[in-house]
Amino acid sequence: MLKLGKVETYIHEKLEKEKLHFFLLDPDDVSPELAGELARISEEVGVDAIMVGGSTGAEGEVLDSVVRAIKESSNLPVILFPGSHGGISKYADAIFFMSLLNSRNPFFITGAQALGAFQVKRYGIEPIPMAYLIIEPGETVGWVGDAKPIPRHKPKIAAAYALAGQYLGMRLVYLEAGSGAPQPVPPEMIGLVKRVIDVPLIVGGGIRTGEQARAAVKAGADIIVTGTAIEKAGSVERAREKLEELNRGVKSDR
Ligand SMILES: CC(C)=CCC/C(C)=C/CC/C(C)=C/CC/C(C)=C/COP(=O)(O)OP(=O)(O)O
Ligand SMILES: O=P(O)(O)OC[C@@H](O)CO
Ligand SMILES: [Mg+2]
Repeated sequence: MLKLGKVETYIHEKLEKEKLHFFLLDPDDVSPELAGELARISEEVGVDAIMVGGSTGAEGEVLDSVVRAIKESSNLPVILFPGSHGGISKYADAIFFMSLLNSRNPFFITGAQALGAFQVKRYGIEPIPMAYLIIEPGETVGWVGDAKPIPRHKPKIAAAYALAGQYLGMRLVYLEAGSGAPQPVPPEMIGLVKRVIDVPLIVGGGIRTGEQARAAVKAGADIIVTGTAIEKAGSVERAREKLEELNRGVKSDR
């Protein structure tokens, strides 16, 4: 029988009670010291997991030192969010073993996965299979991942890819508008995808306010990912306030 790993079990158990908020840290943009500090604050505020990755250059020593700093300063699970097979660190708990289903380039659909698979096994990192879908505008990750971004006003295309991902065995679906996107994924698209699939739905990209986080949850998102809004807060104190605001948006029942 299929046995889920520790982090995936943690996600499912928490989802029984509430919606989840994951904070994405890009090792390209933060020092290990700041990453550790932000992870500690995240835990205090009630964030559920830390994701680590970036589409440009989050690899090797830079990646390892950020993951280690987070592990040293918080008890939150650290989940890798790799841009390629280079985005793997042995210090992480789990990895979103993702396939960019709407890429034009097979490297992002199965190539990077093949190149990273043995490393994940060797390090004992928990792989969590995930369908990763880029929605317009897609930003850097859309360009780097050679995606054919799904038009914002075509929810049915997103739903078809999401269901295909589930039928291929993926246990999470991630709708990604792109880090720093001017607008998050539209609520209509989130709603249709959620109605069609049975696995948890992750939504990220361009969510900057508690209200936007709330709107995505109300539309049907199970897990909200935020990064830029906190990274760009300007100071650690403001980052804490932003994390609190976003977390309230995800967790409030109204
Ligand atoms: C499972 C393995 C080993 C690899 C998967 C590789 C795949 C499919 C990657 C998808 C394409 C890609 C480039 C994803 C990056 C995801 C990511 C970390 C996005 C957030 O980073 P940004 O903040 O946009 O990065 P920048 O700051 O570099 O713009
Ligand atoms: O940085 P933001 O815009 O919050 O996006 C988070 C995540 O979805 C990016 O991969
Ligand atoms: Mg970034």
